[in-house]
Amino acid sequence: MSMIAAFYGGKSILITGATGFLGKVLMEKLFRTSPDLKVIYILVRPKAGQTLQQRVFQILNSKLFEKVKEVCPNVHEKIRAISADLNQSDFAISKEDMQELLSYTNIIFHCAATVRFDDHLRHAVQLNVTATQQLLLMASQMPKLEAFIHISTAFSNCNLKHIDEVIYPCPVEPKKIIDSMEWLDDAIIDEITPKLIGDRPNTYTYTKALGEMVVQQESGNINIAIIRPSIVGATWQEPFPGWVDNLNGPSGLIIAAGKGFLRCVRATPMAVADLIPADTVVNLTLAVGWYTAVHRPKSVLIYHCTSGNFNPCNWGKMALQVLAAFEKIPFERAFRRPNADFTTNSITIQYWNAVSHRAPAIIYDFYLRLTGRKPRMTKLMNRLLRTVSMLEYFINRSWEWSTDNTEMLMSELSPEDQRVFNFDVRQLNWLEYIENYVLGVKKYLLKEDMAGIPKAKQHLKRLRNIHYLFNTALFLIAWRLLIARSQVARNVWFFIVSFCYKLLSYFRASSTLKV
Ligand SMILES: CCCCCCCCCCCCCCCC(=O)SCCNC(=O)CCNC(=O)[C@H](O)C(C)(C)COP(=O)(O)OP(=O)(O)OC[C@H]1O[C@@H](n2cnc3c(N)ncnc32)[C@H](O)[C@@H]1OP(=O)(O)O
Ligand SMILES: NC(=O)C1=CN([C@@H]2O[C@H](COP(=O)(O)OP(=O)(O)OC[C@H]3O[C@@H](n4cnc5c(N)ncnc54)[C@H](OP(=O)(O)O)[C@@H]3O)[C@@H](O)[C@H]2O)C=CC1
Repeated sequence: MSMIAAFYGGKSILITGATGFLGKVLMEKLFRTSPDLKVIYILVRPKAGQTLQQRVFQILNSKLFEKVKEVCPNVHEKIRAISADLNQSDFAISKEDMQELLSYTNIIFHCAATVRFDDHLRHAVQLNVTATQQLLLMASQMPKLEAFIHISTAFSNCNLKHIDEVIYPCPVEPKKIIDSMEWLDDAIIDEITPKLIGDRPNTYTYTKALGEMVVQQESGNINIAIIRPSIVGATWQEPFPGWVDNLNGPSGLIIAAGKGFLRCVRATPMAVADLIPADTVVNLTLAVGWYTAVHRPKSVLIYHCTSGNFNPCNWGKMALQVLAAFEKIPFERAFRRPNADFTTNSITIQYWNAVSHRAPAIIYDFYLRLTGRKPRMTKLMNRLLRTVSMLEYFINRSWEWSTDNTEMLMSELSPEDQRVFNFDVRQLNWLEYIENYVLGVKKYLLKEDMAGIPKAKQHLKRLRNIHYLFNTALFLIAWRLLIARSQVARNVWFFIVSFCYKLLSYFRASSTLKV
């Protein structure tokens, strides 16, 4: 019997960010392994014209929750959606709901965050710092609380090369930042943002670091732990391989490459691609929840959830594996044939951006205009290149994360828990994982039918022929122009032609002799 699964039985669990990528996988695993848990409270805001109930209904009826319905048929009764907006004071939670949360919550998993790299500092602080502070305040009023698990990121200290399982202080105190966001206007915030974030690449990593400081400072008597995942990717094994439902991290770029829009990236092939499957993060999170509540460590323990030091894979190798997967599982209606050239040279990347990205987009838009349709490819390409430029920081560096706490926890688990809540990425086969990732992107993000694979392969063959034809024509035109202008080129050309002619005559003569 799994001790961790048993621990969550009968518990009231509060999850923030349950509608997000990681939150959904967390909720699924909890219901599947501990169907006798009492209730999961989720803080949800109405969004995109959907009510709370509609959002929950959609999640529970998704493919991700198919297995849950088998083991926990009354899952609808065990999930309690509470209307909340983490941008508002007291999260805009009603008095009754707040009372219920304060009275019954046993465990908190704080996953909600803004993960946008370009978010305005005010908004990023509100969600990643102030909301964390408010949640801790709520937690301190919960008599039955056993553990508070905060999800941060392994990149909160990406300005360092070697990162230990400790909280590194930021130069300006989070409280001062929170206060200043209340009275500074947007223009001034824009001006001071680069100074505040310093050598971090964006407001996301900076505010996640501030969030960690808040956790440490406001922990009081609460049993707290922090999980720092690296780049969270599709699921590895559970509830099934390859599940993914948003474009963050590599998923968007896999689509862009598979559809032939993105063919070259400024990336360091030897840099470590520190991807970590979503189900691995969730397994570690649940194990940490159990450990923190049962063993009550004296200080806030930090757990790095990374793959680099256990089972490293670099971006060069990963790109090859992604390309190999596209051969087997091509995406439909590709714009060009998939390709993934990595270069660190600025001039080369500018050349490829012009030749391989912008020029085809302009030509395609010209074609759309000619056929009376609205041009859209140049706009899409500009957005894609902007996105890529924001991710570049993470694909051109390697980090070392120490993992003592994570390894200690692994050794504390029973063999059964190590199996049910497996977070040992040494067992991960990257080739298999990437293939399932590409399959998952095709199925769950692009919603493409597997029956369309032969047609997609045919389309790629056609694109390959067009590519060869186009290149041959281009070569002949260039050569013709060169011959017209250069005596040397002419001489080379005549030499090649006469050589070929002589070779042909020789073979003809020798075959006549044999007869
Ligand atoms: C061969 C392949 C090798 C693979 C090689 C992979 C390397 C990949 C390394 C990642 C490294 C991360 C390491 C940090 C790990 C964390 O700790 S953070 C968690 C992850 N967070 C993120 O990834 C957030 C990144 N995204 C953003 O910040 C914002 O989307 C951006 C990039 C600033 C774009 O903002 P925006 O221009 O306002 O656009 P937004 O409204 O978000 O989306 C615009 C369009 O782009 C699309 N889009 C959004 N994100 C993406 C994306 N990542 N890709 C493509 N399209 C996207 C949207 O669907 C949308 O399309 P339409 O709906 O308009 O058709
Ligand atoms: N994805 C990754 O690569 C990594 C993620 N992490 C961390 O993991 C955690 C989860 O990330 P992930 O699941 O990928 O992110 P998502 O963007 O998928 O999910 C974010 C969640 O936060 C919720 N949220 C955002 N703003 C509010 C608000 N004002 N009020 C209420 N809820 C809100 C969202 O709700 P809604 O659905 O309404 O928008 C959503 O449920 C984050 O803390 C992130 O920093 C760490 C490392 C890498």
